[in-house]
Amino acid sequence: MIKVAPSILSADYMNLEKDIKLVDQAGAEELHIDVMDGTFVPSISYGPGFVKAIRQITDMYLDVHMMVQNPEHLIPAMAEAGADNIGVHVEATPHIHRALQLIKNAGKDAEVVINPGTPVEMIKPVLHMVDQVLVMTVNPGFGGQKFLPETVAKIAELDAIKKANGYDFDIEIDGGINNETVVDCYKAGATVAVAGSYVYNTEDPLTRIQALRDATK
Ligand SMILES: O=C(CO)[C@H](O)[C@H](O)COP(=O)(O)O
Ligand SMILES: [Fe+2]
Repeated sequence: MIKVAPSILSADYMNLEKDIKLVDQAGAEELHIDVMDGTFVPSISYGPGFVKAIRQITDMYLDVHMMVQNPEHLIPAMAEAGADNIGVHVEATPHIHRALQLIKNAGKDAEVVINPGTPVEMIKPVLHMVDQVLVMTVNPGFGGQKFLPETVAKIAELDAIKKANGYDFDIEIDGGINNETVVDCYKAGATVAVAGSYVYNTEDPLTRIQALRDATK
């Protein structure tokens, strides 16, 4: 069964505490927070102050996805704000190894993220040092996009490397995930599913979280 990480990008910001508690009570394993800087991706969302405010109202595992160019400068503030996992894109910095080191040195779980157009080859040199790998299943920047099926082969490739080397990182998927698209990703080796619009753009987030689990039993 896959672990579920609802993305608050699609939550109701005027009732955010309620929307977070809802998915917590539904047993969601992680809370996914999309940080966008307006440079690496066109959108601007939120920063460390927002993560700090969320930290104060929940004990959920905070999975911070940084869509930020040169994320190194933000890592200390994000760690201080109370993130549990910090994800950095390999495309966003020439210093991915250093960025991951910074995250580990701050005592947090380190995650490397790859875009749909980036080969797994790019992250091979850092796979020994990560707790989680995020395979983007849409191009980052917006919620509610259509799942890209060509990304599934990369999940399988990553899973094969993981098994061959005895690594135990989680493989997370993000973008266009619903009870149908999650199935092939899970079979290919995904262990954590981010879901934004599928979970929050409905009257019944709990049923949607359960549907992701039922689809991957
Ligand atoms: O990183 C993201 C966008 O860049 C979001 O986490 C993702 O898009 C979630 O939204 P949805 O499930 O609606 O596709
Ligand atoms: Fe995300």
